[in-house]
Amino acid sequence: MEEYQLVPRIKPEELQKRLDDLAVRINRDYEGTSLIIIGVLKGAFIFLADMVRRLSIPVEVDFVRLASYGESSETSGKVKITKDIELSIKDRNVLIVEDIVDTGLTIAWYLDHLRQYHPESIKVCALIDKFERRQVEVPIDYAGIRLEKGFLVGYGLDFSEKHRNLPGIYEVQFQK
Ligand SMILES: O=P(O)(O)OC[C@H]1O[C@H](OP(=O)(O)OP(=O)(O)O)[C@H](O)[C@@H]1O
Ligand code: HPA
Ligand SMILES: [Mg+2]
Repeated sequence: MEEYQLVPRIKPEELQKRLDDLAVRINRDYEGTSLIIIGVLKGAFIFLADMVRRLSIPVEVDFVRLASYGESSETSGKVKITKDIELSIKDRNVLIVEDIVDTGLTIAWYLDHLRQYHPESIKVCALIDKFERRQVEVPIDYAGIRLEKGFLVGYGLDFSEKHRNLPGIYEVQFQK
């Protein structure tokens, strides 16, 4: 087993402030309409739960499970749906909620996949926009925090399924 340490990067209070700001923008942009929120499991479960409680517009919540990292800190490059959404998104405004956009491969693939169902609009909300490893250009309409690099865990994010339950964000530092 690889040895590593966790270095604090973003405190829980800071995360909550960023969520407040995102929610103000989302409530304003979708005023007078309704929204289907699709949370991307597993990583987005905490962010989504904290976000939807700040929204005053009518929302319906659904989940998709997309996986490409498995036990690694490098993407496999292949995205798989292992649990699909159950609501119809035809002619609806859709907001995809992600914990992190890193290479961009997951969200690019899923945006492309959803277009075949003819939603009225699709936007992306990501807690963390981490750009150093970006491989494809993707629109992130609502980004909580922009970071250059580092493999991050906590607040839903995992390394090999661990540390999702930490209330803040930490960086995994591998021992050399
Ligand atoms: O921009 P990318 O490089 O594609 O990486 C981002 C994706 O990777 C993580 O999912 P993961 O496959 O680890 O599944 P998980 O949410 O269950 O941890 C994360 O939750 C995003 O969905
Ligand atoms: N942490 C956890 N999961 C991830 C990351 C990360 O930095 N990037 C892509 N998936
Ligand atoms: Mg993961």
